[in-house]
Amino acid sequence: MPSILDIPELSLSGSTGGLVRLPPGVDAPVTPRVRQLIDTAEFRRLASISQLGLVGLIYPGARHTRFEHSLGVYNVAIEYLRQLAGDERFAAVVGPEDAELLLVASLLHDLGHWPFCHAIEDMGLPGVPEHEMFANSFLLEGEVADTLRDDWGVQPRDVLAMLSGKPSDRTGRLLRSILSGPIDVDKVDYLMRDSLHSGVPYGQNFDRSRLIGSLCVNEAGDGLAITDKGKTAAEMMVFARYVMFSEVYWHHAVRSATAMLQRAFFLTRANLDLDALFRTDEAPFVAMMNEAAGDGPAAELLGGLFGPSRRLYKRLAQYSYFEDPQLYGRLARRPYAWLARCAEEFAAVSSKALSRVVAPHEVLFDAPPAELEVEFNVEVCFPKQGVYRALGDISPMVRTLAREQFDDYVKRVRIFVHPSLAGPMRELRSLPVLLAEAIDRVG
Ligand SMILES: Nc1nc2c(ncn2[C@H]2C[C@H](O)[C@@H](COP(=O)(O)OP(=O)(O)OP(=O)(O)O)O2)c(=O)[nH]1
Repeated sequence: MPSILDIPELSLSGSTGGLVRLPPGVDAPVTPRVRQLIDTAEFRRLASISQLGLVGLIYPGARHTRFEHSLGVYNVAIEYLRQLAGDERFAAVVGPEDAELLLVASLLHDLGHWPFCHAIEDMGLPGVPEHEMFANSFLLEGEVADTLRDDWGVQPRDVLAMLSGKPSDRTGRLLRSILSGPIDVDKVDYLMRDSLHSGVPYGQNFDRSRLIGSLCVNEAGDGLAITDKGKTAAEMMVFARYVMFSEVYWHHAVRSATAMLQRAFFLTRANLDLDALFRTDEAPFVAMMNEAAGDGPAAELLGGLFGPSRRLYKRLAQYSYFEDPQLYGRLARRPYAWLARCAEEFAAVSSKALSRVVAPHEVLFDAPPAELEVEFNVEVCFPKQGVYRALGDISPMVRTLAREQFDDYVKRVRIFVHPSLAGPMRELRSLPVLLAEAIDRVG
């Protein structure tokens, strides 16, 4: 019977040729058909899109690209498959063709990403597609589609379905859980890689080989699970993600830069050709936004991010769920347009209080988006007892993070102001009153 271990990308690992070296010193196998895919214009585009976007303004080493990450995810997928090939229940339903589809999907999972994608997607504006859907245009036509059909014998639609669909069959759900779930191949790579390049230890502090060595199939046979020997590694991975959000992705200065970009996008969106913008890479993306901004207010915001001098807005106040649940509740998960109106009203009431002009774009409100990051639903198998338990049921740490909504703790509500306003506005005794007045005005 053909085994998934015989597919070229799995059998080739360990040989000396056809390898690409990835930080931190890992070799990923590059077979001729993998090379065909990664040399296409669609895939090369990812080499000019940074993985963490504006994070590079705060952590200077964080300049790695979606290209590097995609190869990293593909390599993790190989490690997962090699482990799972030894699991009888996995091998019974996942054949070599399914495994090849998974490899291709892991390599291409970020094809629809555009520069600063998370910041723009989080705004939830009408007309902005999800990047998984935007991948359609790159996957269904052009060089990638041809290579998939000709060199892999894979239908582009099947890759798309695996990346963005909700599979109805068991094998589809099992493969999908490897790509998207609490211990998916994407998270295993990005936590380590983002942490490595940012220069912080948090995302690297889980035992990746122990986790991979414990992978198995869940009780229903339609999802990834771990055996009890991987429990600690899985707990630490969940915790690593929490800390990476707190220290990197939602670091206050990263959020200042993100809020600046979001407002600039909001102000210029009517003048932007979104389809062209999202198809391009970072340098032309910024150029297109600059052009759309002209000499309007967005130009100042963009200048502080991408101009010769770095000029980030300053934090005036911040409110987490535990510090001020009431105010947090009023501002978190609200539509972006509503938040922008609040900021404009706050600029107006502050103008009066300070007796000086505070321009609407000089105040930014940043708040957690509607979509939650929670991903804890993984089963742990106890082979000796023959039982499966949810990780949250056997780990107080994971249970707490799930119950308390880690989004509420790592994603704060923040108010940023133009640097020239930070001093005078911090002196304002009536800040909470002004803030309440601004929110009440918007209703
Ligand atoms: N999920 C998420 N990732 C962020 C955020 N800010 C920066 N990132 C970085 C961390 C990773 O390098 C990368 C994860 O995004 P992807 O689009 O690759 O995956 P996805 O949205 O499925 O992330 P997830 O698995 O849900 O964490 O983006 C954010 O606000 N949310």
